Amino acid sequence: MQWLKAVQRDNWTPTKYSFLCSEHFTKDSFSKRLEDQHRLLKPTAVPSIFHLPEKKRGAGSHSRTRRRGTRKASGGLRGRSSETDGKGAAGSSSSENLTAKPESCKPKRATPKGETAPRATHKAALQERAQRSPQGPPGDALAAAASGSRAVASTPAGDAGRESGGAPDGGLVDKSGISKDDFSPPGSGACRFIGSLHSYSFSSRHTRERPSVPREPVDRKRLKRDVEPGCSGTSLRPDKGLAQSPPTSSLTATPQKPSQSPSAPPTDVTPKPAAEAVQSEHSDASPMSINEVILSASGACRLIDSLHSYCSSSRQSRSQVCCLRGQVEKKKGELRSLRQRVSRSDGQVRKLQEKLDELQRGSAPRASSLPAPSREPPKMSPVVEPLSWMLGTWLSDPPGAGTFPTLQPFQYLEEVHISHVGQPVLNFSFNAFHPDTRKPMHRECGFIRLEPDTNKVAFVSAQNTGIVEVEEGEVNGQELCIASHSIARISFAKEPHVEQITRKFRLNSEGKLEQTVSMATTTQPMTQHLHITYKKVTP
Ligand code: HEM
Repeated sequence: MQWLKAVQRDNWTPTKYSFLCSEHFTKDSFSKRLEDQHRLLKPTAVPSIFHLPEKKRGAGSHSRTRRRGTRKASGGLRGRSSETDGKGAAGSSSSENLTAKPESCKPKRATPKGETAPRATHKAALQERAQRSPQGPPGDALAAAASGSRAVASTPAGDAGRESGGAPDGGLVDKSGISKDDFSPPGSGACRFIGSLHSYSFSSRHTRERPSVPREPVDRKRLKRDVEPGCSGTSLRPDKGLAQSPPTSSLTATPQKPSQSPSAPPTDVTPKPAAEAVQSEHSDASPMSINEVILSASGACRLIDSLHSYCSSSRQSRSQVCCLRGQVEKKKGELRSLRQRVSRSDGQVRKLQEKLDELQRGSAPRASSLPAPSREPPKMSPVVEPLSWMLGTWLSDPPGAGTFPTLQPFQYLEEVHISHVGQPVLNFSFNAFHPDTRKPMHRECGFIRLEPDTNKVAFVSAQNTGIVEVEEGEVNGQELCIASHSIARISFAKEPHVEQITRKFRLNSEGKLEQTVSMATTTQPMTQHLHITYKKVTP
């Protein structure tokens, strides 16, 4: 409704094929499509420019006031008034009033290129037709656009120069009225190339339209002949289409009621006279109506625009790749500096290790002060001879069994070392491990002494649980039975505390060492806690 108000045409109802020239809109009515900077009309835009600059309007153009005025005036007068200005056909008739508008705005879709001299004579014919059709029906915008293209076609040679002149915004406009800016989104060469496809698209359309041009004078002559005063519009062209068009609308481009399905827009919407004018010129060269031109133009434009989108998206992909490359380079740099730091740290660690080794060497007793290593094992003291059956390294076989009233039965592995260094004492260590995880469990180590010339044995042990204990007993043959003599523990030893311990070692008939441990705790009486059999692995 705002558009209708702005256009101020009497009795004009736009159809879905109606167009309004972009130059009726202020610059801020347009936005640029993000992907390819293609110019788009904002949905809220309302046309506001109708008094075009004097330069564009020119004497052969029109203002709205004039158009409205001329519409009210008789067709003949209008035709003559354009004659008097001597500048061209635009504005010389009601149809040209309509067509002059897009012309002055440099229509971008349907203006053929390169039409010069023939226009003047063709214009004359049109003027005559206009005079013969004084009752120009309300102009349709499409009619305006379509007949606009014809109006440009009928523009005198002098107008051609004006057409190829500067666009209102200073941009280059070719003869077809296409501003370079219209299809040249800023960007890559690819965009420029795709933009040139638009030009190609248009010029090829015009080329299709142009075969008629050389013939135009002939047609024009025929037109002129046909439009002798007194001839009706129907006599202008004997063909069916023209015969159906009202005589008064021969130049006013009355939109025809669709007679076919909307899928056949050329016949539906083509302003008959304009279309027929084209067709008459194309009778033997693939006739193409203005609407066909426009529709094929929009199809081609859409295709080319889709190329722009592709181009734009590939540009985006390229820029993303560039961005990612930059990030990769940055990360590589970070990695390099981290590697340098690691290697510096490695160097420092090495230096510290060397320093530590040096210090340890300095604090350790001199090798020369140790007794010379003997190739022979130390001679066993006869004092410990009664316990010699215990010497060796033993491994649990099978795993030991743990029990206690307060505990779930459990298994364990154990390694036992019992040795001497020539002293009248045996050294021992018991190291238990979890049978599955092999994690260290109970550990104890100590000494076993024999009272010389007796079978009395003292067993001294320190355990990882914080207990130290002395057990004493007797060795009889290959069996040693001992019981706790004293038990001490750390102040924070876990409860319940063990209060009594008894052990029995024996070498069984299979040559295996067996150990059985029983204990009494603060909560439980003397009960067996462990039983295990070891197999000797070293002598
Ligand atoms: C003579 C040596 C040992 C003494 C005096 C001793 C003493 C104890 C005591 C007092 C308890 C606590 C019982 C309770 O909570 O009521 C205990 C628990 C236990 N002992 Fe022994 N134990 C000895 C050797 C071993 C050995 C060689 C193993 C082998 C792995 C072992 C495995 C365990 C286990 C698994 C428990 C239960 C969990 C725990 O309380 O840590 N013990 N032992």
